[in-house]
Amino acid sequence: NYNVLEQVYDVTKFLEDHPGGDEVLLSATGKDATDDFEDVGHSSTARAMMDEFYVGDIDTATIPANVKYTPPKQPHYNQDKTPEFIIKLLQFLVPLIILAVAVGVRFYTKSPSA
Ligand code: HEM
Repeated sequence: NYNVLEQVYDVTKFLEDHPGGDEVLLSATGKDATDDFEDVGHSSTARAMMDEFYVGDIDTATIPANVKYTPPKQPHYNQDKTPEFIIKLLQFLVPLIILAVAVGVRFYTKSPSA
């Protein structure tokens, strides 16, 4: 029962010696790096080197299943959105009204002599 997905490798001591560089190694840690490793087309020499860093197998039966996350129900604080909407509208309209009144007052009180 050969399953690459279950082998664990510790590449800590290999980071500096890896011909592909340490960055790619680090980017492949803590996860299933099978595809990353295979995509490069590593040589059989590279495959043989892996033995050196082999730690052991993970018993996949002990990996907890992914629990589906259900967000907690949010209480509806403001179910009636109307007041909020009116306030927003007024915040926009009131300055305009003040401006319009000011312009109007200025217009109608303008002294004809000027
Ligand atoms: C224990 C695991 C690994 C070993 C022993 C290993 C070993 C090697 C070796 C010996 C080479 C030289 C080329 C060859 O012989 O194929 C190489 C190249 C390379 N490796 Fe790895 N590698 C490992 C894991 C990874 C992983 C996980 C990645 C990607 C995330 C990676 C990316 C690369 C790249 C990109 C090259 C190409 C370098 C080039 O052609 O310029 N390696 N590796």
